[in-house]
Amino acid sequence: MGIEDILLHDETIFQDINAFNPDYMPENYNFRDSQMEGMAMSIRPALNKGRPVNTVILGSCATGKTTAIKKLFKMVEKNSNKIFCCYVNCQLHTTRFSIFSQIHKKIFGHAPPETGIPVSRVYEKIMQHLSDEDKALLVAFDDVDYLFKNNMINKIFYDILRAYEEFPGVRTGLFAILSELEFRFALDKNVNTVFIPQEITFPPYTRSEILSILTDRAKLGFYPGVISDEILEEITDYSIDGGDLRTGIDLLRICGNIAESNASKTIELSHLEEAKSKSNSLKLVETLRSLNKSEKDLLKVIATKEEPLNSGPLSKLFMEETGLSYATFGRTLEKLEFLRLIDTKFTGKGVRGNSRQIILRVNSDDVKKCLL
Ligand SMILES: Nc1ncnc2c1ncn2[C@@H]1O[C@H](COP(=O)(O)OP(=O)(O)OP(=O)(O)O)[C@@H](O)[C@H]1O
Repeated sequence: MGIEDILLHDETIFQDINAFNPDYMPENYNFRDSQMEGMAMSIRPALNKGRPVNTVILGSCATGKTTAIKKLFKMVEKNSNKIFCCYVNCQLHTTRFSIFSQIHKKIFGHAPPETGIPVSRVYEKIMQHLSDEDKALLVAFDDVDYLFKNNMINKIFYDILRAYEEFPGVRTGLFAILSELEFRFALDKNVNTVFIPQEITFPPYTRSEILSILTDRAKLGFYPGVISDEILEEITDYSIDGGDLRTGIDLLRICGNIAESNASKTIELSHLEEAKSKSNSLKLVETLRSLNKSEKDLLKVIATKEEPLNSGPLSKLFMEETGLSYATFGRTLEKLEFLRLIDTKFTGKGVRGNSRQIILRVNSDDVKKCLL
């Protein structure tokens, strides 16, 4: 296709391309009734002069936690004016000021001025308003582990949950959303006794649930006949083996774009193969971007060697290059393995047979392109 064709060609296989956006709110939201009921039970007391029940929402990536909260908050807002429900993405808002700004915006319809106002004034204004209007406040902290740094979380939870001490009668509660089990224990360590939550778990979706969700999404996003059952099954398997539901939804979009750029009215297996490698390199770039300096340094050393190294020589190279300790090397290696960037294989050699061979799991050229 020439540039004019691309711009003027109005035939498309997408019925609604937004259906594949990360923030798309699916009308049809199945398999989470019991979790939604549990969350509704936590909110209920606040609709009736009580406090919301503090709750931890736990489930691995793309199990529908954010969608559930957002849907529920919308329902509450539609049906009651007795409670403010504020959703905070902790990847974006990590300071007290920015978090209370979000709450201010929810309550008053606009954020407070960025400068000149101390956070204590914003806080007082919020709590006074709740007290005057006799309304409850529920704040959902998504990816709350981002507040673990500097013990920010304890301060913020305390501010919110102990507001009634300074503003008698104020009713507040928290939802803390976590996507890794190990964070559940860190949460207990980071937050003292002001926060004793009940817990709601979002288990991973089964294969048939993923297939059903992807089929629904494809029906919304593509015109009828664009994607076959066979390709949907393939995408489902790929989502389970190499990622999660989000990977599957991304693949639908990428496949669609590839089919369209090939002027094809249907998605073919060859488009799916191309989409898989595109999606892999996109994911790899994202993972590499999230690494810290020592993790990047170690991966660079691994990627620039022609043959896989054993852990002994590798640790020497790493320590020479970075000046860091052996303990840091061990921890960094573990993190790279956890991220599935490398495999480590015991060789049976070395001191007590502990030597391991370190094997890169991803394409070394991609790593070099991104890190060198
Ligand atoms: N039951 C469902 N029905 C339809 N779509 C769903 C369902 N569950 C999740 N999704 C879709 O999967 C994607 C990921 O969902 P969501 O962001 O809610 O997961 P999450 O558990 O909050 O993920 P993370 O922990 O990674 O933030 C979204 O595009 C969402 O629309």
